[in-house]
Amino acid sequence: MHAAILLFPGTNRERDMARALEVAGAPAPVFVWHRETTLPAGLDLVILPGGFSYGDYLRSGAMAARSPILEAVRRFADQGGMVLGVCNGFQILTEAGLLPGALMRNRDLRFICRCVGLRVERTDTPFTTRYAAGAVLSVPVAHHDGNYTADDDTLARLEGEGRVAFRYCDAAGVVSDATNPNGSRGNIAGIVSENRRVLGMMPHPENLVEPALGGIDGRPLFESLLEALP
Ligand SMILES: NC(=O)CC[C@H](N)C(=O)O
Repeated sequence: MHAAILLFPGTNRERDMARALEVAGAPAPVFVWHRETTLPAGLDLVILPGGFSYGDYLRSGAMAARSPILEAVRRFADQGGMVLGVCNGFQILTEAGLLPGALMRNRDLRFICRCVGLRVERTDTPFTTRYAAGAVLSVPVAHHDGNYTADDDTLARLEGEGRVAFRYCDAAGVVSDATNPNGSRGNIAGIVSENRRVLGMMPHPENLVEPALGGIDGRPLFESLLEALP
């Protein structure tokens, strides 16, 4: 697997991502600065990590989405390349139009930093094959703009096409308003693109890949990637 991790001014989870790939047994990724206009040849995965690109000015991810490297990422995705965006990475992907919808301010207008319940909705994406269908995970979130929204048609399409990869739930896997940390429509925590090769999610699987971090619920995501991209 040849992965690149993109860097924007204010990105802060790039090392966590690199460590998660290492723990899963993947080769070391390359880091690519946002002002580059091309991606290295032979890549099969581009990762947009979390952080506070451009200090979240304007809207989270809005300025990063206009970086030169995003044009290259768009071409890469158009050709079937795999892209993973976590937290600020998810925000950048929606702002760039690579995934539908938008991440708005959390319902309670507060920054949330804690573990949340997460239900695996789909195992038929290259990011989730190593999870059991319906598995309930506990994964950290750290965001103030994680409130996923989309218009009714888009939402119906995402649901109808089975593109909701993860939903917020409680420890028993129950999905309800009470188990929704940020107000996301349909408790949506992560979605995939039409071809299922672009995943955006707000929780941080890269921060839960070894027992010293408090658990390993995030590890299967990276193992799934390694299986898809041997
Ligand atoms: N951890 C992150 O990537 C944070 C994302 C974004 N800056 C927010 O607070 O919503």
